[in-house]
Amino acid sequence: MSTQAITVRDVTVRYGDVLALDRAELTLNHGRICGLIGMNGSGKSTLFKAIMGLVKPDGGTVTINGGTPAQARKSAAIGYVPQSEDVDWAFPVSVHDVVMMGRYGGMGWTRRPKRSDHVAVNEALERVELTEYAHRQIGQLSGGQKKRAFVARGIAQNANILLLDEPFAGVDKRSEATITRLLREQAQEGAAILVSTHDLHALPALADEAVLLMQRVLMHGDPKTVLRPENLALAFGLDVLGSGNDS
Ligand SMILES: Nc1ncnc2c1ncn2[C@@H]1O[C@H](COP(=O)(O)OP(=O)(O)OP(=O)(O)O)[C@@H](O)[C@H]1O
Repeated sequence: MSTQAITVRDVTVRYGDVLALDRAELTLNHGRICGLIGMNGSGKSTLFKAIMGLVKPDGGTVTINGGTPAQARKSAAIGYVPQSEDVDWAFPVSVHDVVMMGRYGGMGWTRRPKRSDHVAVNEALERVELTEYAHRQIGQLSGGQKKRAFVARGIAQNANILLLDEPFAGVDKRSEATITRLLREQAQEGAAILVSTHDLHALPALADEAVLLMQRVLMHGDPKTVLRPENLALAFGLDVLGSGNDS
């Protein structure tokens, strides 16, 4: 496996007249957690979708584990925890079913889970502390539990790249701590993890590096450097780490 997990080169994405990404550049290696920060509308979700191959760039290239995003999706190398708004929580599936979806890539067309699939799902549920909720409909979980269910899907999938779109939004401290610990463990096992967050205070404990996005990548480096007020001012235009004003 190459150490370079994600390479985004000169990627531009437009939705009609809206320029969502403007010649964005990003590289992320295996074993690293990168925090993605930027204002609402700065292009964070679009960057995830471009990396997943769910939106086609108008320019530039995305390379995942040395191949295309479609190849990475097909080989289940890449796991995606979407923003809560992008999920239909009324869908009649259990927490166990959602995590099992992470195993579908390896099942062939029959999609009949084997014993090893059930073992992997149960292990993943245990790691996110959701064993007792396994048979609940996915919509009947709290915000933090839903996020943990999707993290479990990525773990069950054995994805070596994880993309998480605001996993801490609407999440209590316990779920936040559980998710942070799990992500650190996954990175230690060699996963490359890109995580968008508005929780700037928690970033240094979570991430090895940080990216400041405003359509373009304004800065990419050590979280403490990226979080310096003068750098945040570039992306947010105000003192976002100032007292009581952190979003
Ligand atoms: N499907 C779409 N059609 C048209 N415009 C879109 C679409 N999706 C996103 N946009 C626009 O593209 C820009 C970037 O959106 P994106 O969702 O990537 O931002 P974001 O940084 O993830 O925002 P947030 O922090 O609010 O989730 C915004 O101006 C948004 O309104």
